Amino acid sequence: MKFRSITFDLDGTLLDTVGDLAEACRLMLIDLDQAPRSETEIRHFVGRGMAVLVERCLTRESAPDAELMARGIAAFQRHYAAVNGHRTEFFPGVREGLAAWHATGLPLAVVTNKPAAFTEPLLERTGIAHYFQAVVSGDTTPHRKPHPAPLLHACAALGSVPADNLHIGDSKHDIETARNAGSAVYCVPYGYNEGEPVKAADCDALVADLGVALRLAHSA
Ligand SMILES: O=C(O)COP(=O)(O)O
Ligand SMILES: [Mg+2]
Repeated sequence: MKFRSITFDLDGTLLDTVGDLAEACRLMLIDLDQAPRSETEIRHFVGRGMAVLVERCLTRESAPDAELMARGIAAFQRHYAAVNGHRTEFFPGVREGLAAWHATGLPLAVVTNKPAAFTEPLLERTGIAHYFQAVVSGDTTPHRKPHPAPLLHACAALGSVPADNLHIGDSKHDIETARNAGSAVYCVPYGYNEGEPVKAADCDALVADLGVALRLAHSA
């Protein structure tokens, strides 16, 4: 295996979090007296962090003003903190896949656009926190994915460098992040990607699940 470290996206790659995100958005929109959004809309809105999710929920003919955005973020944070993990599910193959990756002895990290206040409890609640030597969230570095900073930060924390790192994600944001940082990138097809299928041509490999990713990485 040529890789010395592995970084994983969280939402849409390891965990299906849309049920909880949709519930927090539903309660936020009720608080703000705004029209509801469907779970499908929420699935398409996820990927660029909490503020963009809230902004997309609140955008109708025009973007929300600063005051509505501030109220939206405060309400979302309150509700998501209460429901985070309740309806979250593992995607198929993730539990076995993480165990198999862990067994390789390579250092593993999570690199997510989810704010740290929600990432850390979610990893604990789902029982996978112990797999990761580093967790880089949407507010750990000054810039979120697709900026390379979170991936560079993770590689440094793992004692690796981007050229020796494999990033595994579900979206174009992960592909861009990896390209910007200089890492290889595999994508899973089952995540969110703003409602578009991830294109095999855009990443180094489209892999059905984390186990397939490991088998492919062994021969890379
Ligand atoms: O919070 C988001 O928008 C998505 O998070 P992710 O980077 O783990 O997919
Ligand atoms: Mg994702």
